[in-house]
Amino acid sequence: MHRVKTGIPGMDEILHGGIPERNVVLLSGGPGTGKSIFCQEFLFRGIEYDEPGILIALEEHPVQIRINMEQFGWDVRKYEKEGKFAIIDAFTSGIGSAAKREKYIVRDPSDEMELIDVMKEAIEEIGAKRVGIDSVTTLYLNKPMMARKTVFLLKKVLAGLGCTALFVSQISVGERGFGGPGVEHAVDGIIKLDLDEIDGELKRSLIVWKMRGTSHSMRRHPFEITDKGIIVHADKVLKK
Ligand SMILES: Nc1ncnc2c1ncn2[C@@H]1O[C@H](COP(=O)(O)OP(=O)(O)OP(=O)(O)O)[C@@H](O)[C@H]1O
Repeated sequence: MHRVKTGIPGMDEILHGGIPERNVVLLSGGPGTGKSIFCQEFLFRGIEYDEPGILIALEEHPVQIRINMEQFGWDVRKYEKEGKFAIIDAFTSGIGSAAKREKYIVRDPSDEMELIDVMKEAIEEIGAKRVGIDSVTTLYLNKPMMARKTVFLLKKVLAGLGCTALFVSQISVGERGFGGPGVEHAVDGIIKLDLDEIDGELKRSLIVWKMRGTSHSMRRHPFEITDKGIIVHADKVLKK
């Protein structure tokens, strides 16, 4: 079985080599836990492994995403020009002068077929192997009953195109679970990011809750966000 290396220091050790190819993984966590940065790093490291990637931006302006990524030394503009990375703008609805410069635009993200058509076009054009959706929660915010159907549909399309994907799932502080039963059972893997106040300090940790097709660490590992990206301490355990 082929594995897709996240390339995030420490993370592939926890995953016993990487994410099994074509898995759709829910990246779940509360506000500020590092989901967007994790997703962006997964895609950027992919480019370095010659595995082009696509980020579907539903929560933030693509211009802001490029600026945020640059903070960590991930200059994606160059790779966008070379056709190794693409951002699908599902945020602006094409409104504003900056949005007019975006190559891939989804005007109505609640229209699943429009989203899938643009996604397919971008994947085929750049030969994408990795896809990040930030966030998948936005797609069914106003229609929670549709969550499972939406996730299954996306999973079917992405697996069919040979992609391995991270679906960012937003949950509230203290909320149990990872984004709802429909979604949790539909995905192939779940990585949960946490932020806990311990002795007056916020500590980051993550745990791989499920990953079809592989064994993995069952421990809660501390991680840091540095100016070069995420570092997961595979040799340490955080006890809560
Ligand atoms: N350059 C940096 N160095 C260290 N930490 C950073 C840096 N930039 C951002 N952070 C940390 O990352 C956090 C934001 O991470 P991210 O945007 O990935 O969170 P998120 O889980 O996607 O949150 P939300 O769901 O609220 O959008 C910030 O709150 C900050 O603590």
